[in-house]
Amino acid sequence: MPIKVPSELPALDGLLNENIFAMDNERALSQNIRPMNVGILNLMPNKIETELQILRLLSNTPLQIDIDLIRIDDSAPKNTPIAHMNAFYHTFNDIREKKYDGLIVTGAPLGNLEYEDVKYWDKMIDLMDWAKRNVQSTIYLCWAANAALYHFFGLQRKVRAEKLSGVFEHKVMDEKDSLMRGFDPMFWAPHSRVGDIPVSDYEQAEGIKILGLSSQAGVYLSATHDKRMIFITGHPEYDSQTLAGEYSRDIGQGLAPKVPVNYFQDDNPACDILVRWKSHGNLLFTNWLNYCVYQITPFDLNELAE
Ligand SMILES: CC(C)(COP(=O)(O)OP(=O)(O)OC[C@H]1O[C@@H](n2cnc3c(N)ncnc32)[C@H](O)[C@@H]1OP(=O)(O)O)[C@@H](O)C(=O)NCCC(=O)NCCSC(=O)CCC(=O)O
Ligand SMILES: N[C@@H](CCO)C(=O)O
Repeated sequence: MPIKVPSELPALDGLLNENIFAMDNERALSQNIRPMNVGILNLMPNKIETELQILRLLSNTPLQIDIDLIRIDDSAPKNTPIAHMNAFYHTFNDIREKKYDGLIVTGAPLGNLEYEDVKYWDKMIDLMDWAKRNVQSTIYLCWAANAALYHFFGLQRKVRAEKLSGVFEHKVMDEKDSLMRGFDPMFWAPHSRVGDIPVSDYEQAEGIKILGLSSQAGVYLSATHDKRMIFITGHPEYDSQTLAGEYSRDIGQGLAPKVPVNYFQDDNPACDILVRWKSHGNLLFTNWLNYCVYQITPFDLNELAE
């Protein structure tokens, strides 16, 4: 939450100079506060597990957040009971007349497919264009990040020869950016993808700022300058065991996956898991909620800038 200090307090200039959000009494008294409306479009096969992972990260602030779980259409998923979907999810068509303070679009295991071969690609385009007009800030995760960067900026994803799976160290590229508030200069985050956009393509794209970069995994975190779109190519929401589960699944499918990098102690699947990404994963979502959603969104969402 922003700290409220007297306008005359000398520290206020210091905080504002560091782009740390503070407010004086006048602003504080004029603030209207309401629950945030956040949608989660869940494209993951393990939907129920993903719900918990993302809700955990959204619950870590004093803000009241009204959540809508969203499905791209009303087709029956292969890996989640339809009863669960009917009980807890809205279809995109159900909610397209609404506006949201925040939206999270999850990853999907579709990196081996051409976008046009994804059965709901047309609906994804429709949803991304809708979000640009009707959501204050959208986080696109993993496959969705590559899809949005392709749709809005024409960045072509390349399919890696081998799946990038593991936990990688990243450098903060702008320590004064609000999304990076409180981050260590270097931080860890999981990746699990075959799709890859070269760093040079991000650098040449107009309107995208790289915020988290790994020498091994490439760009992890980038955003539009207005923070209306946040692109996270990794999985800060992953539980300790998620990469291990995917590794076992892919072995079971005969895909002969490599051992996730920097994940098991000594890179030995028989050893303990080195969990060192959760603090920054929580911080990233808390910063997003605070600085990209709560501090920016209009009290009346109908006044949202399109
Ligand atoms: C081609 C598929 C989608 C194979 O899918 P299968 O149906 O055989 O497996 P599954 O686990 O049952 O399906 C996983 C989910 O993908 C959905 N799915 C399958 N084919 C789809 C299509 N054409 N369009 C849209 N969704 C599709 C299924 O409905 C299911 O989601 P519902 O349960 O909701 O119905 C991909 O999972 C794959 O190549 N798997 C091999 C292992 C792997 O490489 N996986 C991930 C790579 S990493 C990755 O792709 C991350 C993103 C990225 O790299 O950009
Ligand atoms: N990488 C995940 C899918 C979402 O990124 C998987 O292997 O299932």
